[in-house]
Amino acid sequence: MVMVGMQGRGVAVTGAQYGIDVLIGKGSAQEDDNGRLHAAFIGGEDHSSSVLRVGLLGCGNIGFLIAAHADGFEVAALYDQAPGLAPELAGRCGGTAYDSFETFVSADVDLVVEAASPAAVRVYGEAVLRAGKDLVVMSVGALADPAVLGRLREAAIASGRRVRIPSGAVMGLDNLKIGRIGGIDRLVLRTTKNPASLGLTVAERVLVFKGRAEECVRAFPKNINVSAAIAIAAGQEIEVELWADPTVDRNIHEIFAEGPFGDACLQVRNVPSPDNPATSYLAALSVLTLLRDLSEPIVVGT
Ligand SMILES: NC(=O)C1=CN([C@@H]2O[C@H](COP(=O)(O)OP(=O)(O)OC[C@H]3O[C@@H](n4cnc5c(N)ncnc54)[C@H](OP(=O)(O)O)[C@@H]3O)[C@@H](O)[C@H]2O)C=CC1
Ligand SMILES: O=C([O-])CC(=O)C(=O)O
Repeated sequence: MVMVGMQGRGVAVTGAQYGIDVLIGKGSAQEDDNGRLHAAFIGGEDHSSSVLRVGLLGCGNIGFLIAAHADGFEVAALYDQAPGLAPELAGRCGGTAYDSFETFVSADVDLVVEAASPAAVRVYGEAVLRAGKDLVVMSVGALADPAVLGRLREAAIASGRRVRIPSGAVMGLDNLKIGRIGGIDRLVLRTTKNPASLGLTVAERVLVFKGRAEECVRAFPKNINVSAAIAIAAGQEIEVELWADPTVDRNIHEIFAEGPFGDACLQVRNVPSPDNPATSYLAALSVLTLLRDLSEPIVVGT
């Protein structure tokens, strides 16, 4: 990874598992040559008691970027099933690493960001809410299962907390919520990824799945969270097509919507995260935006 502006006071090291070049301390560099945020840590000072305290459940690609760009919030607790990851990241961002979910969920945080896996949402989601913390879900695919969504809804109501789903890899997800008011007659997601991201080898563009979001998520749990996010946003079932195309180097999501509002055709051509090509870099930016917005006096978007 290329870094620019390394004139900061920090020391460049390479993240053990994720190959992230990390500038420890208050580095001035925040963007690489492509204009992307890199994992130069910018937080670590002047945390008043009113600052939102965040727990990170999952310290991989997205977790690293959240911790590295904690501005307007503080990463106070970290947990990951991969040994060593949470302590490594905690050492850089100043939070406390926990070696079990049970101790992590008891930590003094306002909100937990799940950036781990659909399984983590299924197994830990309710416990986070019942421990009195809000829950931000990245692995939205887990919520394609109505039983899981229902359990989280009940836990959120019972504990007076909220589950937040970032727009993630879909630009414009928020306005699809109009589907819950006026209805959307036709809602289609067509996703195209490089076969390597899908764990496939194909010689030419091929349709690998067509059907309902829940089934697509079950077949490709690391790749199509967006389908569940769209279905939940719009409050209705959607048609999903997943294509593998060896000629693309972007994660492409096309959304076609028609309804009483008119019609829309949206295409996002997302740059893959350098440390996890299946995950679009936009998804990490999206959850960072959500976290920063929580303490903003004026919030844009529906
Ligand atoms: N909503 C959206 O639009 C998008 C959502 N995503 C989703 O966000 C999530 C995070 O993505 P990303 O950071 O790129 O993924 P990474 O694989 O880079 O990091 C996830 C980390 O969480 C750990 N983990 C997985 N399951 C558990 C668990 N049950 N308990 C504790 N730790 C766990 C993983 O460990 P290990 O390596 O051992 O599994 C890994 O270290 C993924 O589920 C991804 O599919 C991604 C893109 C878009
Ligand atoms: O990041 C993306 O482009 C989409 C993705 O992986 C997902 O929906 O899980």
